[in-house]
Amino acid sequence: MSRQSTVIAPSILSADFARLGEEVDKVLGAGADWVHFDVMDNHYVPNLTIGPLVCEALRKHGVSAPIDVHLMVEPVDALIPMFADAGASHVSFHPEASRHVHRSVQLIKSKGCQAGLVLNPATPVDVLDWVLEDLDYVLLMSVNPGFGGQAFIPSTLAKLRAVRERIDASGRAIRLEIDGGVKPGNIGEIAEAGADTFVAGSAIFGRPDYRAVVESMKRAVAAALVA
Ligand SMILES: O=C(CO)[C@@H](O)[C@H](O)COP(=O)(O)O
Repeated sequence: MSRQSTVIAPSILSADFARLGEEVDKVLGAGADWVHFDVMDNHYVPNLTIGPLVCEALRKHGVSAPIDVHLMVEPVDALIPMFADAGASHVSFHPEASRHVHRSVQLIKSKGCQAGLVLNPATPVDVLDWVLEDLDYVLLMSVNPGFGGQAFIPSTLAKLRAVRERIDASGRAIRLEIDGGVKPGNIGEIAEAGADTFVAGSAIFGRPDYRAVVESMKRAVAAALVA
């Protein structure tokens, strides 16, 4: 199975929440592919963010791009149908936050969403054993979850290579997403290590020219893949 197409998924955690609809329109208009939607519960992670009402509001505002919901909540199952009904296209969760990981994956799929499993920096890749084949994507955290603007943890590159090998061996079209500290200056080596789907918050939102950043990220990925 060949590598999946490149996806840039800006994390709205770094957007101006007072103008969220405009911010999302602007970043999608600048060439971003998905909207990355970080849900934090002040329990699984120390921060507290947004819920299904905001996802629904973005759909009502007219957002038609994929909305990639990253659940940093514990427990997860009750929120899965709520986000699916609110318009999420993708839903991912952390294995530590679900008592029955396989059941949570099936719940996401039964609601018509793509299912992802998220690995924290210290979560071993073996957690993918027996569930990888059921997943649509794996999301590797390259920072500890909870906050935007942190530095990329370098050991994630080796972990990306390990997960890439497993995905390739599975022969399935599973995306490999990376989240945390992704910038135009490091996205090339991250792509080379195996990621195809790139979440970036502080590198995009708050910058004067979203298009310039998104394009420079896409160019750096393309250059890394031909090198
Ligand atoms: O899930 C998270 C943090 O928990 C991320 O999505 C961050 O929001 C990414 O932000 P940057 O590191 O790109 O600023």
